[in-house]
Amino acid sequence: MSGVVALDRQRVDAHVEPDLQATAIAPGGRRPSKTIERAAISFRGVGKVYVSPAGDIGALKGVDVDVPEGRVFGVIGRSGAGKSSLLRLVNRLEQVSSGAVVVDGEDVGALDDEALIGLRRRVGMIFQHFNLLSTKTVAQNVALPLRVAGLPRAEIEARVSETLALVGLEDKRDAYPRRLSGGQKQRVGIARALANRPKILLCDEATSALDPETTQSILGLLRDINRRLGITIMLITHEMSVIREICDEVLVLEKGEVAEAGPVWRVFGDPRHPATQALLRPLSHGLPEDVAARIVQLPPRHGGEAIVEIGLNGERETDLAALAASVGGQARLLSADLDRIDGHTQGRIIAAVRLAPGIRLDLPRNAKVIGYVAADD
Ligand SMILES: Nc1ncnc2c1ncn2[C@@H]1O[C@H](COP(=O)(O)OP(=O)(O)OP(=O)(O)O)[C@@H](O)[C@H]1O
Repeated sequence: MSGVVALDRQRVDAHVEPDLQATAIAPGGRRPSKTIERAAISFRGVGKVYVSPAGDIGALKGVDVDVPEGRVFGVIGRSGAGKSSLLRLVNRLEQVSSGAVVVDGEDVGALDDEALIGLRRRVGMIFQHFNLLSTKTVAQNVALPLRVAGLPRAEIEARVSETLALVGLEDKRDAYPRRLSGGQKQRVGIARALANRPKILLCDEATSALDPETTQSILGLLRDINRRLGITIMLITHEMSVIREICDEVLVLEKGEVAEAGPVWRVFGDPRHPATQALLRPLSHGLPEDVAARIVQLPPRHGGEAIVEIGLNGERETDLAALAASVGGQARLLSADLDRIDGHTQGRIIAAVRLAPGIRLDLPRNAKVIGYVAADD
């Protein structure tokens, strides 16, 4: 295992710019956001129209976005938003209808057949349903792209062993896919995608068919591969939790267009587009049930509490003492729904603030009253 890591790190270092090397891997895992970045993939004014007997379908419209080298870049959106279409343009499983997709400086649409084969070796892909050959063993599945590439037998053998060690499946090399769990099948898929030592890994809903625990382990493996080998990962998902778990950057697609894009901590902390807000809603715990059952919109006549929501969007730290002072010190914390992403805290805190005659709430900018609860009736 250490062999493949050392080997591939050398290869990676060869194409990483010197000033990136010092900052490429942050101790906490995610990349620091202030580095000079090169785009591994650029979508430039990309449009995709499917021509079908029922009429033309505009799947992507004017998509302009860069996938920075060495990052984990997530694409999220509702069903039919155009995620798969966008991903499949990168290795030309689909052709652009307008605009251009540039991978590592090359216009993918302009490649001849030979150059396209070369591109596909540099861009690995894994799939929701693994796409393994059931009549081949694990080792034979992983060896397949290497045999197609015409590598010598000894080299194939070495690379199969290396990649199986990397994904933790050395002991399954002679097993057939039907004997493997979903998570193990996806590990084989990852090993096969890495066998050609790609610079980019595309992940098409890689964890959608897996249970939550296996999803965690596959996401952990992908993050590890990104960190240790420096491979750029572009993944599509319809689950914000996947984005939160491993992505550095996120693109939200809505009806084929860019709704918003940026570092995960910023988009999660301050979602501006209704599509992003809707996708994030399941992650928010909402009001505690006992409060939700009693909340009203007008201040109760006989005293009670204001329910205050304090939003943390990662841009500044919240001074708890100042917050308490701004509400007259009579605050109780009710719930918190916070995440620490990329060194930024985002989410919200719900507090109950005692209403007292003559005391005016002087809330900070990131706090608002969302309702009131009467004193015990
Ligand atoms: N081969 C095709 N022929 C015709 N229409 C297609 C084809 N592939 C995708 N589409 C249409 O393009 C639009 C975008 O589809 P796409 O699969 O890219 O979206 P998606 O966000 O990946 O959706 P999902 O999450 O459901 O997989 C949809 O309206 C879809 O029906």
